[in-house]
Order: sequence, then C-alpha cells, then structure tokens
Amino acid sequence: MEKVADVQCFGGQQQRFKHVSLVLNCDMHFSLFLPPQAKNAKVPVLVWLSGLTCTDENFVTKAGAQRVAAELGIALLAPDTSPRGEGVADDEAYDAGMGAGFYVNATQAPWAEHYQMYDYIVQELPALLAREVQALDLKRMSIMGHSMGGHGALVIGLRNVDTYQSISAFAPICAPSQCPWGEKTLGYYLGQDRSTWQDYDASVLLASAKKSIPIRVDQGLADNFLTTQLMPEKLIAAAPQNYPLQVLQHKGYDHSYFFIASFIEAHIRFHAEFLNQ
Ligand SMILES: N[C@@H](CCC(=O)N[C@@H](CS)C(=O)NCC(=O)O)C(=O)O
Repeated sequence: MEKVADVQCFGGQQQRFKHVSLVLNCDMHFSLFLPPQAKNAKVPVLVWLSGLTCTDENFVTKAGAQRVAAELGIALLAPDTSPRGEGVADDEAYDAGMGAGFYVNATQAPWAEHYQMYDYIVQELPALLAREVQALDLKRMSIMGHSMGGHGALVIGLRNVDTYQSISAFAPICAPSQCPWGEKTLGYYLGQDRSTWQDYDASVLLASAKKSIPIRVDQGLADNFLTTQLMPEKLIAAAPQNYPLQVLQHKGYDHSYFFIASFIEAHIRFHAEFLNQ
C-alpha cells in the first residue's frame, strides 16, 4: 500500500493510503488517524463507516474526531463507501452504485464483480493493516458509522460480536428491507429474493442476537430522512429484553455532519470504555 498523505493533527498523524483491493477488484483509498500514543505502543482501532455520497475523506475533514481520539489513544480508520474506478458498475442516482456500497457482498450482475464491501471491511482491510501498520492492535476494535454507514456498523458489529467490542451509529438506516434506500440497493446487489436481505438488516439481526454487544445510537429529530428511511423505532422494537442498546434522540439536529460533530466526542468516549480495558 502507498501513503498518499500524512499530516500532523493533535500530536498524531492523519494519513491517507492507496492500495489494490483483491476483494473489490479495484484500487481503493482509506484514511487512518494515528494518535500520539501510537509512537510508543499498540493502539486500538475504531472503524468509521460513512454514508451515501461520501468517500473516506468526509469524516476526516468534517467530524472533528481527531482531538478526542488523540486524547484517548485510539486510531480512527475511515474506509471508502464503495469500490471505485472506470470499470465499476454505477447508477445515475446518488443512492446506489459508487458512493453507495451499503457494506454488502453483492451476488447480482453487474454489481458482484466489485461490490464486496462486507468482506472488504470485515476481512481484507484489517488483514492489510495487521501486516502494514505495526502500531495497530487489531484485537481491540470497535465500529461506528453514519446513515448507510450506521447500517453498516450495526450489521457488521452484530454479525461479528467477537471481533468488535462495541457499536455506535448516527442516524442509521435501521431496517433497510423496509425503506426505499434499502429496497432499491439490496434489490440491485442481492436480487429480489428478500430472504437474502435478512443478513444485512440490523433490526432482523438484533432480534435474533445470541450474544450482546453494547450499542449506542444517536438520532436527530430534525433529520429529513428520519421517518422514511431511518426508522430507529424498528431497532428499538427488535431488541431482546435487557439488551444493552441506548437510542438517544436530539431535538433540532438534522442529518448532516454538524450533528455528527456535535456528538462524536460522546461516541468515541463510549467506545473507549470497551477498547481501553
Ligand atoms: N442530500 C444528500 C443526500 C445524501 C446525504 O445526506 N449523504 C450524507 C450521508 S447519508 C452525507 O454524509 N453526505 C456527505 C456530507 O455531508 O459530507 C445528497 O444528495 O448529497
């Protein structure tokens, strides 16, 4: 992998890398923040999954997460949201194709050739980092995300409870099988047999969770997508009794990075409790 940017930030380093992804069958970029503690010790990793239209750079430039990560000694890994490149299938709309990988392994043409984001996030990227960045302790890993990336964090965390210590999400798509964004893209990537969608639906996965993993969700009440696409009430209804799920609702906040910037510190501190044990 090739380092394409390396900038000092709060005593740590905000870096960006380019690499060939064998799983996605294309070149990819990702961003990595190393806190100052990484100079002397291995640090835990908090993965951030972004939403529709984002690259790996939106979170890095807009969320303001580095200060608290530097204080707590946590690395922040921000992958891209889809495969990229000239030969990669795309859609005219912003909510499918490039920038909208939905963190699934596609099974349908023309998507399956590149859209394998689930395996990229769960397997290929951590394996690459384990080989290439000695400062990371990939046995201590948690996951968070926004909107489509909140869906990704919930799905990936719930399906890999022994890999991730905790999950959090900002305005996640909580029941993709029941909202227009999910129905469109899961239909594209997985086909019309809806039984195949279940493995990528956080509400379905939470309802049948056998092992608990702490989850924090924050949702703005002035979010334009709240009732049509996000539906946190479905996640709350699906949670088994006594499941460690907290859903915090915030009056006046919308879907933007201003909302994320307002609560990112609380999310990183939440994860630190489980990562720094
Ligand atoms: N109105 C937006 C819808 C997409 C959207 O809100 N994307 C969110 C995630 S679902 C985002 O993070 N956008 C990038 C940004 O704000 O930097 C658009 O058409 O770009």
